[in-house]
Order: sequence, then structure tokens, then C-alpha cells
Amino acid sequence: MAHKLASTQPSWKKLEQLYQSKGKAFNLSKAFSADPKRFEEYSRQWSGKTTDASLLVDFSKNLIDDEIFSTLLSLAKEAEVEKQRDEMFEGKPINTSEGRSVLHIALRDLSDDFKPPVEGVDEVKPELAHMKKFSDAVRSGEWKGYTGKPIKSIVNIGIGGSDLGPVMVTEALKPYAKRDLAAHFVSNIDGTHMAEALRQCDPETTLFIVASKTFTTQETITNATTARDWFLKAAGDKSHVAKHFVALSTNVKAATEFGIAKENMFKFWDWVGGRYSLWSAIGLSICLVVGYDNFEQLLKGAHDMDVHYKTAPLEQNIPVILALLGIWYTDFVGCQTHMLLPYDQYMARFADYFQQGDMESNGKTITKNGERVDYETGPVISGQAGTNGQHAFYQEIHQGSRIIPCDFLAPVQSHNPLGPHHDILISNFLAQPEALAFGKSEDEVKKELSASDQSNTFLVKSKVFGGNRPTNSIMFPKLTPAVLGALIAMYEHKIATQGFVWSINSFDQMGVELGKVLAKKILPLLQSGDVSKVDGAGHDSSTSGLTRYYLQHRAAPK
Ligand SMILES: O=P(O)(O)OC[C@H]1O[C@@H](O)[C@H](O)[C@@H](O)[C@@H]1O
Repeated sequence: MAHKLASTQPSWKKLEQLYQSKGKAFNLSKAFSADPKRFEEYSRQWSGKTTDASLLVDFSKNLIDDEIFSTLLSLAKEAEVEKQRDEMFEGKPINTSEGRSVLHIALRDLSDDFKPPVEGVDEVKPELAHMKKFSDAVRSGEWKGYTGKPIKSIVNIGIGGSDLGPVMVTEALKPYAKRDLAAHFVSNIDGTHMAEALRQCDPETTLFIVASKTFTTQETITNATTARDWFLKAAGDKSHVAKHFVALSTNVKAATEFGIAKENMFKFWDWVGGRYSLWSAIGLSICLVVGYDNFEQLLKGAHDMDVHYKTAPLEQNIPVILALLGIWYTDFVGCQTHMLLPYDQYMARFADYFQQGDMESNGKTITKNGERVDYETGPVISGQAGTNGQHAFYQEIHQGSRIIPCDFLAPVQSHNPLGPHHDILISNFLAQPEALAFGKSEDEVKKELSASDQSNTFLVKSKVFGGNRPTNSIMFPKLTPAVLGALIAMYEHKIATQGFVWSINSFDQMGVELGKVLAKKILPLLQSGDVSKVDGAGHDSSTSGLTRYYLQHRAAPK
């Protein structure tokens, strides 16, 4: 595989020209007026083969025409997206910096004829059976704490991929949750996070789930140790730990050293990336909260999307289409951000989840050939559940100096059809992309103003909406486990496809390491408490000044 700079592909040059010749001046109002079938042409409906997962993806409100769209598809062909995708499914070590396969897709292929492409894949089903047995026992009350009481709270201790997936999914699938089992998620090293969770827990009825792929992450190991101390203060005998602590990890040795019994370990494999791990043992807290059967539906919905990604031609392939649109905005239109805006309160953590999913995957500048890219890569991801954002940051999306492409997502049916709420919610979901695309002209503004206000140029111009702000609108029947699985897989594959085009490795995260290493160097200085050591410690004057301030003030804060 050549892994050429994307900018050397023939279609890249053509897209640059297309942006200058028509993209810059592209007008959505004109495009819709000129083509009554624009929605039909630029939308795709998809249904899963084995689940209730289905989607309508409308990408008609994008700054593209047929020529731009087909050139984007040519770019994907030239970058050999299909070949790279197939290599992922075949278990080739496409995470080249770490020499690893990228097989989260193997965690959700439960079909009988699935052939394990690499070692460990044959252990997926037995591990799922282990998760089912354990979660069933805890949920039914058969699993008892050290004083014989059933479990009432679970505390997932993990960070990054070992936290965000379980947090997002348990929130999204709350309608399926066992309401008398409280779920807490502690990630931050800030003692406040753990202290606040423990305040709500009883050691006799709490189960701690230590979730860490590496089992070396400073935050998680420190939090788990604090939790174990808190537990043992009440329980006394170390043998009781077995009833209250389980580990989810690829590092069986380190989990054993921490004191977790073998039967309380749920393992996964190094071919599962942290930010793709909710489908693995890291999903144990999901099983506990919503039950194993719903977890399996989540896997199956994702697998249905995997099949689509693997088999659909590029122009029908939803993750590929979303990826190419993103590349159009990032590299040719000059956008820096991408918003995820779910109009579903249960999806409140969706954007947080894909902030890691996207930014940790594609926030890179070195190609797999070791060259520095001469184009932009992953966008800044942000967003929150509608309609809250409308009353906060949408101002900038509508009238700011930057173009901020957005994905709007919404369920047709609400889990809570309360009075007029859902129609009002959906009216907003429909109205925002419409307003963003078509805006409001100066003439329209003037018509709504009094004669005296019409001559107030500042007022008139402030009320104009330029339009031409691109959006995708994604609808689904209801936020079921399978639909959620499909949506997550859709974005995972979008991100992977962008990485394939940009020739970067979307599956490592070297950029998170340096800060961790420096923190470990600074910590002994803080623990020594000795201000006189700061100057000789080899830090720059800024870091030294801040450290001195901390040490001088921490003993007796004013
Ligand atoms: O699961 P672990 O090994 O504790 O790692 C947690 C997180 O650690 C971070 O440092 C990584 O950037 C994430 O990708 C990862 O998910």
C-alpha cells in the first residue's frame, strides 16, 4: 500500500480547482431550486439485515453538486479506501506504528461462519458468555456482597476509551436500564470524582469495575486503589475483595497483581483499540445496566453497519459519504470543526464520546510513510443534545465568521412521548438545518421591520442570515440498542475512511504520551514539598514559576 500524501492524488488537485471554480460560490437555495430531486439524489436509506436498525441520512444540504460528489468518490478510489477497509476486516496489522490489527469489528460479528482472522478472536464468544453469566448473576441478585446483600451500585473506574463508551451507551440506553442498580463512572484523577461517587455508595452493596486496557493508567490505578482502601476500611478482610472488584483488561498479569481473582477478570486483546473497546469486556458496565440481551443487540446493530460498510458501493456507502463530505469541508472549504447535535436527550454524551473517537484517531500530521501532511486532518469535534445548544452556541453556527458543518440526529419516536414535547423537539431538528442552509436575506429582514428600523443599517444587517451553512440530517425510528450500535459503527467507519484518505494511522495515540511522562517527572517535586529544589529541576521558567506558586501556597491556602 503506497500511503501517498492525499494531496498528490489527481482528484485532490481537481477538488481544489472545483472549490475555486464553483465550491466557493455554491448556493444551496439555487441548488434546491434547480433540482427538485436533490433530496432523493443526496439521501440514503439503510436497514440492517439482522436487527431493527435503520437510518435515513440526508446529505442534500451540503455545498456539493454532482461533479464535486463524484470527484470526492474518485479521491476515495485513488486512496484505495476499499483495499484499506478490507485489510482492516482481514486483520492485517494496519495500526502500523504498534504493529497491531484493528479488529473491533470482530467483537460484534456473532455469525456462526465468522472465521477468526487473528489469534484471540476465537475467545470473543466465550468472553461474551462470561459477561452474560456475571451480569445476569449481579442483576438477578444471585451475586452477593460480603455481607450477603445483593449489589445495588456499580462503579466503573476507567478513563478515555475505558470510560466514555460505557458512559455514553448507558446514558443512551437508559430506557432499558435496571433502575434499581445505580451506575457511577469515575474517570478523573481529581479526588473529587471518586469522593462524590463513594458518598453515594455502600461498601456492602457496591461492585467496582476496574476498566483499563493496559492496567497501567495512572488515573485508573490510583482511583482503583482508593476504592479498594475505602472498601477494606469497611470490609476488613482482603478476601472480600473478590466479591466487589472485577477487572476488564488485556493485561491479566497487572490485574492479578492488583488482587483481582482470575474468575473476576474479563479480558480483551491488543487488537481492540481503547476508543473502540465498548464492544469488548469494557462493555461489562453496559451489560450490568441494560442487561446482556440489549448489549448483544448493540453489537448486532453495529455488525449490520459493518456489513454495509464492507459491501456497499462507495456512492451508496454511508460512512464513506460522510467521510468524504468531511474531507471536502476540512481540506477544500477550510473548516476546522464538526458538530454532532443529537436531538435526543439520551444521546447527551454522544459528542463527548466521538470527541475522543475522532480527535484521538485523526488528530495527526504524519502519514504512514513518515511524511508530514501538507493538508489539514481531523476536525475539532464538539456538540451537545438539542435544543440546549440552540440557546447557547448556535449563534456562531448561524452567523459566525467560520463555517461549522453539523450533523443533526433525531429519533422518529420518543421513548417518552410526553404531551407536545416530541413534535416540538423535531420541529427544531427540522428547522435548524433549514435555517442554516437557506438563511434570511436583507429584503426578507426589511419586510418584517417598521419603517424607522428599516433605515437602521446595523439592525438590518445583524438580522440577516447568510445561509449556505452545511448540515447532514440523520433520522432513525427509535433509539434502540441496535440503532445505537449502528450509529456508533457508522461514525467509527467514517473516521477510519478519513484516515485512509489522509494516509494517517487512525489507530494509535502517540500524542497523549508526552504530557503523561512530564507529569511523572513533576510529581516527585510536588511530593517533596521542597521549594528550593524547583530551580534545579530542569524546567522552563514558566513551569518552575507555577510549581513554586503551588508549593508556596498549598500548605496554607489563603
Ligand atoms: O484503558 P486504558 O489502558 O486505561 O487507557 C485509557 C485511555 O488512556 C489514554 O491515555 C489513551 O489516550 C486512550 O486511548 C485510552 O482509552
